[in-house]
Amino acid sequence: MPLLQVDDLRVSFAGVHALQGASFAVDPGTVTALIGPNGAGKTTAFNCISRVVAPRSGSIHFNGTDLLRQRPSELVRLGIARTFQHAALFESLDVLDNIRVGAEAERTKGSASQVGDVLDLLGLAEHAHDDVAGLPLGSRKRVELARALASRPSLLLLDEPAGGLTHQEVMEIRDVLLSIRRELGVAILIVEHHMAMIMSMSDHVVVLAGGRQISSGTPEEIRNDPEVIKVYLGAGDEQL
Ligand SMILES: Nc1ncnc2c1ncn2[C@@H]1O[C@H](COP(=O)(O)OP(=O)(O)OP(=O)(O)O)[C@@H](O)[C@H]1O
Repeated sequence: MPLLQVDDLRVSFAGVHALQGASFAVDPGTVTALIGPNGAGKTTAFNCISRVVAPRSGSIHFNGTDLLRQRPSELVRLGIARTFQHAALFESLDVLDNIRVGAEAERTKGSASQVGDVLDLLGLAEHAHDDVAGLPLGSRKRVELARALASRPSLLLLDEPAGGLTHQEVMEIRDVLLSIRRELGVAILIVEHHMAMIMSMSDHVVVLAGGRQISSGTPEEIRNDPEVIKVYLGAGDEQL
């Protein structure tokens, strides 16, 4: 059984058909990417899963649980954590306390060892007592990731984690994500424009364009799909 199963998701905003029938699954411990040109519906699909947006129709199941019947506040308890496009950290707290917030917000409350594990995994141990306010963007993103992981999720939702980073930093974050997947067995659903990152880290890629799902498959299949190539060339977006 897939960890996450999304079926025929449809969303409209005041007449704009933001999503018209997205269907995909995420298996445990795998990396799935949602890609597509601007306005494709990626964020809308992501926001449905994190229960920020209510779809007009369709279903989302996580571990057999009907997510659309859950409150957003239940997601962490179920095993879903997310990061945001613009890392939202507690600026007056240090790195360690920012991560502890993630651990305490949920089911594994109080376990110091998992916070330590996550600090090590993300290379943040030596910065544990630094204030987050002064950290560079790449480190802030790691703190945000660590906070999400401190709740020991089985699914991690990432909203444009490469945004604003240099190519070098993007590849570092990719390697961090792959080590997280390997060490913690967490599944990742990622919305991202950085094609080199996506193509080199994903097991499965879902392509949306204009609210429609136009393709899905392995990076290799996506790269060779004429429909996908047409959409990307037409949009003048980054090359596949
Ligand atoms: N709250 C909203 N109200 C009205 N229209 C919206 C809203 N959110 C999204 N839309 C519209 O829905 C469509 C899909 O938007 P969405 O943000 O999901 O695309 P995206 O693929 O994430 O794009 P981007 O890569 O630019 O972030 C767009 O036409 C957008 O203008």
